[in-house]
Amino acid sequence: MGAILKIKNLSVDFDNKKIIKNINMKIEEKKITAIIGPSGCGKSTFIKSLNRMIEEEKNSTIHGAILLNGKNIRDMDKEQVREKIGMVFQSPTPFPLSIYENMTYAPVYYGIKDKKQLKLIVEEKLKIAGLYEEVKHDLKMKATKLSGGQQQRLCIARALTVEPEILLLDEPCSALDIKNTANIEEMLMKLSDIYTIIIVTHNLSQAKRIADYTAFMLNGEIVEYGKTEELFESPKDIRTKQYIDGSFG
Ligand SMILES: Nc1ncnc2c1ncn2[C@@H]1O[C@H](COP(=O)(O)OP(=O)(O)OP(=O)(O)O)[C@@H](O)[C@H]1O
Repeated sequence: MGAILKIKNLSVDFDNKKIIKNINMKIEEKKITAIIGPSGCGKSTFIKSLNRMIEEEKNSTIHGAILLNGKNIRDMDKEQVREKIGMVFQSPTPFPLSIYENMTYAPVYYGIKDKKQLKLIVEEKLKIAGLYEEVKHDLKMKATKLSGGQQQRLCIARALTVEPEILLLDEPCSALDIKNTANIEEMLMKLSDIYTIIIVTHNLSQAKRIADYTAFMLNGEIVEYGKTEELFESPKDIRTKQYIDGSFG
């Protein structure tokens, strides 16, 4: 295995204010990479750059290149990029439709019509997300009636319906309790057999528990990036040490 994503000299400005500053980074395939750092350091902006979502912010300017399997994502259709690099947000964002319709929305959009095939996708992805047994008799129920933890698992399952290669997660557990957080963490560790996962988290213990690699971001820069254990056990930069010791952030 090797790097699935190469980030080269990535900078993002909002209204000429530099928020992301010349990031260079390689993301390993089928591993979990955590992005940690204090509030406002640019974590969300950074991961939203990875599937071109940041371009929706009209005041943004982006420099540098992001290569997905060697191909610059700016040379791909935005839709194609988002098919390959899915995203899950902090608060669950189910569509106000049934569970089944949430799960078939993207496949139908991308042209799958066969009912049997759609049913298979729904079943398979809900199973991967550990939600199938809980909802299999209620697929016609409005997804917004699910609990918060179930909604977040549904959103992850939904993101998988288009067979992405990479899943971006922006603080996916911050609205969840300990049990639901544990469920999601367990699922993410299983998913990393199949998908590359990049997760922004405030929760340092979460990064330690699930991430193979961790990057510490500060003021729009990656201060330190490496194997999770090494970064937490023997940080090389004093700022990383101070952050993980809880001195700031
Ligand atoms: N569209 C925008 N226009 C101007 N400034 C923005 C915009 N989006 C984000 N910012 C600013 O960019 C900085 C980084 O924000 P970002 O949300 O990326 O940080 P973060 O590390 O994810 O923070 P948190 O952990 O609090 O979610 C902040 O100062 C924020 O106010």
